[in-house]
Amino acid sequence: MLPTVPGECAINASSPPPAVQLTGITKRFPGVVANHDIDLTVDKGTVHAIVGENGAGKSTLMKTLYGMHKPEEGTIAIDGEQTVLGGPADAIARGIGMVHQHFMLADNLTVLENVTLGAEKLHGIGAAARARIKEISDAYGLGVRPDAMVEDLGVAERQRVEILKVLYRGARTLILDEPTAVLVPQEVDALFDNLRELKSEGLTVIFISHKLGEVLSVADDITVIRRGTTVASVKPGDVTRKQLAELMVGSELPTPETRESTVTDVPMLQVEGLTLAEKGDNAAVVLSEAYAGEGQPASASRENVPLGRLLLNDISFTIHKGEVLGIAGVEGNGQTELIDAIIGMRAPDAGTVALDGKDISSWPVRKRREAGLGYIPEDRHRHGLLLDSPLWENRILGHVTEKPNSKGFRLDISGARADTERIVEEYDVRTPGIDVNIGTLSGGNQQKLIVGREMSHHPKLLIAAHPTRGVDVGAQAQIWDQIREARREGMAVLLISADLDELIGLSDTLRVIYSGRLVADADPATITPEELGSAMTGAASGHLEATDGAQGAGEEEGQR
Ligand SMILES: Nc1ncnc2c1ncn2[C@@H]1O[C@H](COP(=O)(O)OP(=O)(O)OP(=O)(O)O)[C@@H](O)[C@H]1O
Repeated sequence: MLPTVPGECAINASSPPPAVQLTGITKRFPGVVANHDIDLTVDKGTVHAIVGENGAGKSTLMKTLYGMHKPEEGTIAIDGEQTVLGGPADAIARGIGMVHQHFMLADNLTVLENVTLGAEKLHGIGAAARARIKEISDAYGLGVRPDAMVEDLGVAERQRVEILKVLYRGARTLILDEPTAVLVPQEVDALFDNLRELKSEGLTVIFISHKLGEVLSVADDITVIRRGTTVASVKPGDVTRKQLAELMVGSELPTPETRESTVTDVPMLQVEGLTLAEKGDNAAVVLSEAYAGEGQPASASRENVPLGRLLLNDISFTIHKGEVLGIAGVEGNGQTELIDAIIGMRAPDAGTVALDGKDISSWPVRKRREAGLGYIPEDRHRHGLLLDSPLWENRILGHVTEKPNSKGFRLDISGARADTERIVEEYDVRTPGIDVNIGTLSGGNQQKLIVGREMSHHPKLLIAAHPTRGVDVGAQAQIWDQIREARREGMAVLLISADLDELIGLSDTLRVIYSGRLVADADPATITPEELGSAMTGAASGHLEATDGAQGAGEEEGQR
């Protein structure tokens, strides 16, 4: 039984009680007051956006509502009843569901198995469960297929499974943490249709987002949190995007600089014929078949590769000094493999990589890094950070042998610490200090440290994968400025991003990757996010030129 104190909420008898009412919530962590006296009222049947800078306290507040944190002060009322949540199970029992930013589905299970896992008591795992899944899917237009394997699903469909999973458990209020961060514009529109559908059925959605344009288009109400406290509750019709951004940061934002070309004709990165086949028991067969005939990777196509598939198919491009080359693509179309091959984490089956005129194809990762390769990884938790280590140790990560982290053959701890302080200051990393574990920082602040670290080494080539994912608008503008500044000084950048505004805004040259191939070139000065989004899903677009030899590639099925 959940402890409740009925009647303690001020409720107007004629209108339904709010779906959620948080009053005076305070939550402290060592050295940080993450939430300070926060009030939040979310009306039933509405879409409510929570916005705020990195580290403002948004996730902490949502985790409190989901029972993951116990607030030191304040009260929680759900559907008009005050309650104390002992954990997520209590929240679920009260009709609160949360879809986390990092999906939590088991790849090797079907949708039905994923949805019923841990909820077998509701409708079993057979026909009744399948019927219920279908019923929910149809009711909200989710288009979820119960028998599909999760590993075969694209990002957007996985997200719909996560939403369905939460609804299956009886959620009437859904919390979505940055739901659009990984979606292309068309998928965002589809998600918003789903949210409107939920709303029309009387459900409530609370979502955290840094994408203010989207917030303004879909939310009924917006709550702005700054430095741990609520600073404004606004209606989308009453504010512009700029005003909303300024409410978040508490000051005026700089106007973005106009496009200016710094591209030289000096090649910095030259990638030639990179080809990589999916590895597995049949890899040898795959490769021998793929290269049969002319012996050129370019001759390989999915038609003559019966087993496995080419994750990278004859990729060639050059990035010049002072150039940002953006690669657009739906996640899972070869971007990760391309980065891995350039940085040296995965050996390609064919092709070469040259940096500043030197063939580095056979070099290990460390040598490539020392030669001037900077890397902002797509999965910061797996590749970019040691979450249980302090900030200053994370400053050293990947750059052990370089200044200011080393002196001769020895680690220079005071040099690394001093430089960490500098990065914290320069990149506005919100932290109680450089000795706290980086895992305790908010996601955006972790990202700022990575960007600061990589930029400090003045890379010749920066591989930037989603460099501002999870970063607020103010910090995003700052990171873009830093990248532009370094580019002006000759840095080359390989930019991979799911944020199409970022790709279009930062890139000098844009190419589209699909099914492991570069299939189209786009002009960032004229292309729209919608056109780019279509090209990424394999559809042709008038503003795109097919990359030589890539015609027809768009007809293949996307890999995702
Ligand atoms: N488990 C924790 N231990 C210590 N400090 C924490 C913990 N979780 C959050 N914090 C701190 O609380 C503050 C608020 O973090 P929170 O993750 O809620 O911010 P956020 O608004 O969601 O940021 P972002 O937009 O970057 O995700 C930050 O200063 C963060 O470092």
